[in-house]
Amino acid sequence: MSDESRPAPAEPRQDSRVAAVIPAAGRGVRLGPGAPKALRALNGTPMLIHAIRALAASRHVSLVVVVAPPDGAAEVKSLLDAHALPERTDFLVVPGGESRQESVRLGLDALPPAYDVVLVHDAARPLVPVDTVDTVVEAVRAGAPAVVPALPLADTVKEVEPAAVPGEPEPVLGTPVRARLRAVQTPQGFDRATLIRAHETVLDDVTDDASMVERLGERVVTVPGHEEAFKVTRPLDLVLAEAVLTRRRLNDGF
Ligand SMILES: Nc1ccn([C@@H]2O[C@H](COP(=O)(O)OP(=O)(O)OP(=O)(O)O)[C@@H](O)[C@H]2O)c(=O)n1
Ligand SMILES: C[C@](O)(CO)[C@H](O)COP(=O)(O)O
Repeated sequence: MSDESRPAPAEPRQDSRVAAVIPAAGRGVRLGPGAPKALRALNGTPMLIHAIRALAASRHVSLVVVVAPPDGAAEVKSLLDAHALPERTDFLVVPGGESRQESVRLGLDALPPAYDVVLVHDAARPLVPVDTVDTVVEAVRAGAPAVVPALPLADTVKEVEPAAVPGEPEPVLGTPVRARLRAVQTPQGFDRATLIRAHETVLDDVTDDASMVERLGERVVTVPGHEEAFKVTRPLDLVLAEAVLTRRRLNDGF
């Protein structure tokens, strides 16, 4: 490869300051009736507080921006005041929007200029281990513009023609090679300027932030995810999350 055609070396961001944006404005429709999902309790503590503690546990993260349900910013501020959180971390709370994408953008709008690496983490993934958070930060600091934690799939995946009526049989169009597929989690980590450009450029609906950066043609890489970083989506996930918390408490010996 000639010098001209060689890709530009990644810019390391070793001195960067890291902020986390936590979108927590979703209703949790798939979880069933009740309070907004992020405010529901797991073993007595709101899911959002678990998620905030998980991110603030990283020594890299010095600011957490919580994106609250649109009419719930005051309630979320009170929750933060009522729970023990690390003193070295700053917190901001802003109201969210109609979609996850809009909520993340509102969180980005609130970021002070000093932060040049941004993590976006679902409140609905309250149990992500700190090692996963640190791995993502380190990969962004090493120069990747976008980093996603990912796991291989256990199930085979089919592409289908979605049925007009739920429950009707769906024609199978193909079977992607499973070994090439990954289930992606959060926190997803970004060079701040790249993520902001992605949110300004990609206006149609997408399901994660990294895919917006892919649309820009920027490099997105995976790092190993963790099975405890699963997303609480349906009622059975609540059972699993509480079981994981109980196991952690027993392992910690209290
Ligand atoms: N308008 C929205 C929708 C979602 N989210 C957040 O995005 C994350 C991932 O979304 P998901 O798990 O789909 O949560 P909900 O949208 O609440 O779930 P559902 O689709 O079942 O209503 C959650 O932390 C959720 O609070 C958000 O901040 N703003
Ligand atoms: C961002 C995400 O958690 C990555 O897996 C996921 O895409 C969120 O999807 P949802 O539709 O908001 O549940």
